[in-house]
Amino acid sequence: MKYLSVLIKPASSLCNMRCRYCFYRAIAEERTTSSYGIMPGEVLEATIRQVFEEAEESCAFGFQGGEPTLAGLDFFQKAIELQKRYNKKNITVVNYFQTNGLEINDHWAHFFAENKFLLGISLDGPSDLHNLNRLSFDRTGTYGRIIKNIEMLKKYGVEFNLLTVVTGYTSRKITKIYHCLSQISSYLQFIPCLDSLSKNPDITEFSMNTESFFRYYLQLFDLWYADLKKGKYVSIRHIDNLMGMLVGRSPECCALQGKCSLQMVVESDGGVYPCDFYVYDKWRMGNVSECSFQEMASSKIAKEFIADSYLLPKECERCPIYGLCRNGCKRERDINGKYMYCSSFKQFCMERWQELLDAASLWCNH
Ligand SMILES: C[S@@+](CC[C@H](N)C(=O)[O-])C[C@H]1O[C@@H](n2cnc3c(N)ncnc32)[C@H](O)[C@@H]1O
Ligand code: SF4
Ligand code: SF4
Repeated sequence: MKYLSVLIKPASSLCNMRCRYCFYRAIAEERTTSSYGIMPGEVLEATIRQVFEEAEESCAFGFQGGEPTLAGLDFFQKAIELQKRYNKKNITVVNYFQTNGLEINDHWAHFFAENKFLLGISLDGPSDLHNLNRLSFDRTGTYGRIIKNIEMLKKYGVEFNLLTVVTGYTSRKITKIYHCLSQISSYLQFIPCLDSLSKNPDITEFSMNTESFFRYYLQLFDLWYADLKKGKYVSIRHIDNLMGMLVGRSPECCALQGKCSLQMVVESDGGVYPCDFYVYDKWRMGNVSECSFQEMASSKIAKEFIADSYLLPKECERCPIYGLCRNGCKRERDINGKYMYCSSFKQFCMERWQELLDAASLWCNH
């Protein structure tokens, strides 16, 4: 294949934080093995070797978790060494790294800058809102340490964006969140908080309802558009995708493709799964030490996973804004297979249709 992207879990579900809404902790608790521990060197090597055997033009390595920094800096130095060793065709390589930012120090920042890693840092807004849910192991807030570490990344010139989970409660504070985050970075990503698929009572009460989603979406768009009109462009991943679709471009975000793609999530024992939201025993497609990514992509499990996402409710077939919504991400669909924020998104489009069109033409020329 021309391009291959993998999402590696170097420390499995292990983490140095206890975020109250964490979906990966909820998933891990449902598996026969909740944590596979730190990824052994042989598994890392098998993964990297295979990626370079199969990718013809470019490849991407994502590192995520749990918390990837728990694997230690040596692990990532080794990863870079292996990438250099196995990149015989001299193809383009991108490394991205999603972290809670708690353990970043000079050594990490220097490494990220030197190896041109793109970082995602999780930050849920100003300290009072961030500290509601993003807690350390002793249940205290983590905002202060993370802001200090973001300064460190800036000092070393590391490229980063901010990932922000929006809960029912924080959706009512979106103006405050947007102003805080857009002063720290111009690259933002907002993620509506997902409820756990399991019935773990600790992690089920954080998602937005349809009314709060509508308000959040409308306000965020208004804030973003007001800045754009003033000549200040803030990249918000979902809005960028929306703007692109309005001017006829394909979305890069998998939730907007109308069907699932395979993310090739590699757990630390080498087990491979189709998507970060579905790292369950049921969806294990194979192991990097035994099969190629190509074989796993054509497996019965992979086909079943993708086929599920094609099922389209009747209402979507006739929907005038299907092209902008595509029934959302499979993980955000209700028991009838429909996007759970359908009515909110429709209402948003109705109330802001002209602004959306105007914004798209301005966005194109920014
Ligand atoms: C599972 S974490 C793993 C990487 C790292 N530990 C971190 O927190 O950035 C990846 C992203 O998922 C987000 N996340 C966690 N639980 C979530 C949930 N229930 N719904 C939506 N996003 C969630 C986190 O805030 C983080 O931005
Ligand atoms: S830091 Fe990341 S992996 Fe750890 S609990 Fe929070 S969201 Fe989950
Ligand atoms: S807005 Fe509703 S009906 Fe229209 S495509 Fe999205 S989920 Fe389907």
